[in-house]
Amino acid sequence: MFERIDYYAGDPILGLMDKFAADNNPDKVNLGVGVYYDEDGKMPVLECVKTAEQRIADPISPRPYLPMAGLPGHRKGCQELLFGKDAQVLQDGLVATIATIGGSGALKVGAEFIHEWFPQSKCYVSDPTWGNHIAIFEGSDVEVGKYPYYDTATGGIKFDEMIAFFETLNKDDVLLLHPCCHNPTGVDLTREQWDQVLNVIQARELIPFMDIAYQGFGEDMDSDAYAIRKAVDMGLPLFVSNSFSKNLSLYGERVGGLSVVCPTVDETNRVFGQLNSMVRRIYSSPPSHGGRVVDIVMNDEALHEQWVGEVYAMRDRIKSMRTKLKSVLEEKISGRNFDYLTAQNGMFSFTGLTPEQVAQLQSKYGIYMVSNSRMCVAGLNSSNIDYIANAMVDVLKD
Ligand SMILES: Cc1[nH+]cc(COP(=O)(O)O)c(/C=N/[C@@H](CC(=O)O)C(=O)O)c1O
Repeated sequence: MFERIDYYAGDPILGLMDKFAADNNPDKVNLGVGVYYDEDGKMPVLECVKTAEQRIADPISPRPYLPMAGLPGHRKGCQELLFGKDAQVLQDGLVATIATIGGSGALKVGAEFIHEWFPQSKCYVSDPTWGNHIAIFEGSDVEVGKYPYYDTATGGIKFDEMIAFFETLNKDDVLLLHPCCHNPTGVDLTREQWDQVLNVIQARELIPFMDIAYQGFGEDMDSDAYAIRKAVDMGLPLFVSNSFSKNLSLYGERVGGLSVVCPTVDETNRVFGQLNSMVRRIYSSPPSHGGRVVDIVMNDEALHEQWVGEVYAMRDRIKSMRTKLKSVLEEKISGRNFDYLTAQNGMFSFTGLTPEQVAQLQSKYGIYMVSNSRMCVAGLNSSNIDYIANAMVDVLKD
């Protein structure tokens, strides 16, 4: 009956977690999946989340179905984080926002929406991008292409090639963009470059779909949303998927959002209705526990302020690990450039190691990176950084 079903090859990122768990090397380090670990190598429970959890736990309350779009406070929290608390576009009622099952759920509902209402549109992703971008859109029968992005020769961006490529695209083609903290490269566009990209999008009437999963880990909450807010200022139609997995350290609670910025209130209502309809037929409604944590943290002024401080502390620790690894490697290998470590932004660094070198790190040292050479810098700490640097020196010397 099921003998014709293909075997699943496994996910290049999540599959590392199982391998890592099974590895008996006492010195093993997980630099694979994009999660934040603290200085003690532990995944934190944020203080603001602990307070929210206590409020949810006492008094304990029933768990009814949520609305298809999720809790209003969760949706409001997404909108104010992405567009700014007093954004005119919010006051004008021009943003359709639903709470989703993580950023992945937002991307899935967005891909379904594009497939159903823009059937001629292709979706173009950066080369390289987060692998699941391609899988999610292709899984919704949206044809996926790639736009030039990362320049392996310079460690920068093939910006002119990228713009020239955008200029060949058709009206309503979708561009899947990383507003900050590019995954997997960590290489971000400057504000001037974003302005040029958005001008081309406007001129070619393309659809920007911005996936922001690391807001706060780049510069700050507002700067990281520059591209989003500039698109709104330009009056562009815009899709934004956001994730609270990393910046609330709520990975397993599956909390995110999908927002669609529309030209008129009538169009916003139409889009919001269809998003609800899509949720109903995919997973019916989002989980309540994570949604309640988001609602409490995002809408309690004191907790929100505490949260921002906790995200910036995570950001700063990652930045300090970038600086430290760079200096340790520069000491050990003269003449090799490690500037990329501090030039890149957010949780990831594209180390440029070959797949063979990545495999050697794993087999010889129990150090897990993604095979495309992405390293999750958040896995570094003062007690493992020398071990990792020495291992990198070893595999780089061949
Ligand atoms: C760019 C991006 N977008 C969306 C997501 C999904 O987030 P979530 O809210 O958990 O559904 C992730 C997760 N990335 C990390 C984990 C994963 O691969 O699922 C990663 O790149 O390691 C992203 O890196």
